[in-house]
Amino acid sequence: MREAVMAALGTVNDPELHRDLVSLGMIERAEVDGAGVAHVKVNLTTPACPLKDRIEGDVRAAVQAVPGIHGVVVTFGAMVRAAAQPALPGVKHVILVGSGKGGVGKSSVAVNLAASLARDGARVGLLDADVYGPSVAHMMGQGAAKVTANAERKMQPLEAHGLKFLSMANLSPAGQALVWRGPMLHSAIQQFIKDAAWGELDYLIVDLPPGTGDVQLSLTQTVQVTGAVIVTTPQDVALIDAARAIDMFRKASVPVLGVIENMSYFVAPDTGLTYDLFGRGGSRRLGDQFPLLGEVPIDVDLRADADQGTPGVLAHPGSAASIALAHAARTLAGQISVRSLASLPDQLTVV
Ligand SMILES: Nc1ncnc2c1ncn2[C@@H]1O[C@H](COP(=O)(O)OP(=O)(O)OP(=O)(O)O)[C@@H](O)[C@H]1O
Repeated sequence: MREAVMAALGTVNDPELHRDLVSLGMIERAEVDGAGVAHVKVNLTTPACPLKDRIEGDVRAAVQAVPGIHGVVVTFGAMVRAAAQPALPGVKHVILVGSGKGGVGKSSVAVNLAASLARDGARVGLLDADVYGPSVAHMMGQGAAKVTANAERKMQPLEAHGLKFLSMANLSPAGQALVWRGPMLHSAIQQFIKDAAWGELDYLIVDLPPGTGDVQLSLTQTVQVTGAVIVTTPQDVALIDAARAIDMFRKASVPVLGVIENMSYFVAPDTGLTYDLFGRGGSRRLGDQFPLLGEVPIDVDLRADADQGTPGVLAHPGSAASIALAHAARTLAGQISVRSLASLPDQLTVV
């Protein structure tokens, strides 16, 4: 009977990876109990899988059709697959969040992507590499916290809202500007990445400074990066700079995993009318080779939550902005799974 269930599972494709769950090694367990109930455990390629419900439905339908099966119990686990060359020991994927222009909401997006992935069950780190304007610590509600070293003299990332993070703001006295030049910046970034006790992470999200400068270059030379996400607002001036950032990543051989359009539109809370203040959908003009991961509206709560130190996706999960950000995080995780699979052999051993 187990063989028949496995054969049925072999007909179910992961909708994103376009291969069957058995050859992908995603079936951790398939057993049939005395009452004819099949118990199937599917190990997703990311806890933030955007297609979990669909996979569950397909598994249920396929196994239910096996003669002698009277019920199906589907459970899920997740095992994020590392890139062909993992970024760091213990860190499976480094994802850069960049923008061409300042002030487009890059840090807000980075914080909320990280929090959303962590809420879905992934192990997430967030590195504030925006050394000139570090805002991550404040947005995480830890602006006054200080980073300490562990017994091995490695920087111990801070923890809040289910994720680990490090920010220059937690190293330098509050309110002091950092006047660092290229080589110092390079070594600071190296330390943040390599001399910090990140532990085991599925995703390390890096909030870059805006633009196309030393820090971006330094990072792409320091670690094997899985890809970058570009944050832009829809108006022309932002898009021109976003295109420049995309070109920089292309030259550094960093794949662009998608674009997030922030401040896409505004829905007036009193009338419900939608205003496209900056020209919604403009980021589609960046080209269709980059998936549009989401359109995030202007949302007063998202700003207020950031000021109060809680990611909006956690404080107001039902708002349109939070839903768009959570969807973007899952689509991004899906993109990463697809890329990791492309570097795996055709057949995987079934566990
Ligand atoms: N969708 C949004 N709705 C409302 N406010 C937003 C939204 N996105 C960002 N903000 C607010 O806009 C301001 C700038 O955002 P943020 O600091 O994330 O931008 P940034 O691109 O990282 O800036 P910088 O380039 O200076 O680092 C913040 O006050 C933030 O709370």
